[in-house]
Amino acid sequence: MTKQNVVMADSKSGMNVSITVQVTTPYKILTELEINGSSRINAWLDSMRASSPTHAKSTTSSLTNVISTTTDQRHEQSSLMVRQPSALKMFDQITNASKGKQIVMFLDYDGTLSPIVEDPDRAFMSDEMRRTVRDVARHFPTAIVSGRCRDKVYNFVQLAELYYAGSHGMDIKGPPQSSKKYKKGTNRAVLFQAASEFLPMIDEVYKELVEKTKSTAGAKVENNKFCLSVHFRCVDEKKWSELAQQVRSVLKGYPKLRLTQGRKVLEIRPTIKWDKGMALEFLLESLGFANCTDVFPVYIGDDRTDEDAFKVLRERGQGFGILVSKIPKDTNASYSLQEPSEVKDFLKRLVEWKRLSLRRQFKI
Ligand SMILES: O=P(O)(O)OC[C@H]1O[C@H](O[C@H]2O[C@H](CO)[C@@H](O)[C@H](O)[C@H]2O)[C@H](O)[C@@H](O)[C@@H]1O
Repeated sequence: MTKQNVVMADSKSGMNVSITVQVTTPYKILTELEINGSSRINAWLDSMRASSPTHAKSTTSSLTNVISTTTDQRHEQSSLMVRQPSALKMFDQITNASKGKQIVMFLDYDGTLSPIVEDPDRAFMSDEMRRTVRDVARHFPTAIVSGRCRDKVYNFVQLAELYYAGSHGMDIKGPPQSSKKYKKGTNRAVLFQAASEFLPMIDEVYKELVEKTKSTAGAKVENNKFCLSVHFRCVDEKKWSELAQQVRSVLKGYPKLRLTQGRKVLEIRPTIKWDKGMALEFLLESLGFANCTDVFPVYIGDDRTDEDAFKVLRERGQGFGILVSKIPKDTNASYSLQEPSEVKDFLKRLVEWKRLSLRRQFKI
């Protein structure tokens, strides 16, 4: 159990109240799975199941029974968690807190700007969402922070004016004229790759994983340049154990790689100390906001890897994180939105609010 402060709107007065709640931590302890050492395959399975919270209890084997019980308990625990207040309902409080500060917008891609779909290659964002993100970027420096390969996420978003941090932040590039509009200080174009020396290893492991998992129907290995994804969304649950064994057997030979988990995906990446949170800090610094008190970063994301960024914001005491989720989770985000359509609504309101305040400021 951990203690966590949450801000909630009091239903009667509409005022914010801050309360401390105890939350369970399955979400956190499962963020990183050991490949070598003492980890057991059922811990992997347990974690894989935790990323599919709606499945029914199975009775096929004692191992499965253990896993099901754990998952059911998690459900009960989840329902005891307090949901983060809706960022839409708390919109006025959020914008009031940002007054006099530069909002910098960080957006995760899958599950945040685009809905989760079975085929990762078809996770398109809507034209309306694209227009909305474009409007956001007209008013605030905006970055896409994704587990995907940077080029791939760029192809989905197709907005040249944004910053892109691909491969969980290990591959960062700014827009061609990044500096002119917002950047304080230097005029250098932003480009940073945190794990270049791992490229040959990642390519090698990609090939091995493709070969090893080809016998498991529905498994898909995605090369995200500095990291890899092994998708199990389309794998029969009875085959998850087999897939976990296959992945584990490949990774055993690569102690410099680690495994984390996202939404029905095992993610393999270098053991370097770099994540979406560090990418956020890097981008703030590149934009000239390193030691500023007048910056208000907002990070919107749906996945475990986004927690690193939420945590950074909490520790900086600047801005806040918004978790995209329909169910309560143990999170470092301060607010929530239920799904990408709510993300779009929130971003639209932000643009409207900014336009209105500019009109007021310049009396137009
Ligand atoms: O950091 P993100 O932008 O959220 O990327 C995380 C992973 O997203 C993608 O996988 C997820 O979305 C797929 C399409 O909706 C879905 O099929 C899959 O089950 C999800 O895990 C992407 O394909 C991965 O490479 C990213 O690591």
